[in-house]
Amino acid sequence: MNKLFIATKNNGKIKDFKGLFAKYDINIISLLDLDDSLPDIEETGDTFEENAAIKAETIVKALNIPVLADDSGLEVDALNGQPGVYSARYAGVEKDDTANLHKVLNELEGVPKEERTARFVCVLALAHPNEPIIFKKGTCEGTIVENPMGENGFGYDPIFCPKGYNKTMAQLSSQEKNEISHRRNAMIQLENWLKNK
Ligand SMILES: O=c1[nH]c(=O)c2ncn([C@@H]3O[C@H](COP(=O)(O)OP(=O)(O)OP(=O)(O)O)[C@@H](O)[C@H]3O)c2[nH]1
Ligand SMILES: [Mg+2]
Repeated sequence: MNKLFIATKNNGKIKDFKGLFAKYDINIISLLDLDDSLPDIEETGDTFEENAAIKAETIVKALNIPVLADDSGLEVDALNGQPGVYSARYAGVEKDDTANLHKVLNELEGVPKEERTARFVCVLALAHPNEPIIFKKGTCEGTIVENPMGENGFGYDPIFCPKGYNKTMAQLSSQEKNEISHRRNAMIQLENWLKNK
């Protein structure tokens, strides 16, 4: 079975990727499978592309193997695109999903339904030693609901209602999320690029 290294410490992303790669019989390994010898990667970029590149390049340099990195987040139109690249640490450095989503809900208090539009964005960076990085982007449009609903997924999934659905991303099964998500849409771009290479 082939292996693919994904430069992430986020269990929710790893679960999504395991589902997305299942049809290829590819075994996903991640930063969570390594010991603690690699220092935490500082995401100092202003864009998803910059942060995805930082994560991918750091691990390619450390391990000298091909690496996929994912930088992603939620853009809320009524908040001028925030939390955006700061999605993981919107309510503070300790990466608290519940605090983050409540911060978004508080900031949207009183904002009517039709103005609560938002999208998830995912930028994938595929890096090989001594080769230019490939970037592919996927989005998923939707709206922010008023109260968290659902137990699946991670991050802002309980407050994000995908366009055309009457439930939140966290009320969808993992398979259903993987049919419509920003991560899956970025994966399709990457698959098409790899096929035509
Ligand atoms: O509800 C959600 N469903 C998703 O599918 C999703 N994808 C991203 N996000 C949010 O955006 C941050 C990424 O930030 P991020 O790319 O820096 O990742 P991270 O710091 O969590 O892990 P790592 O990959 O950097 O190790 C995450 O923490 C989440 O808050 C999501 N929220
Ligand atoms: Mg991160």
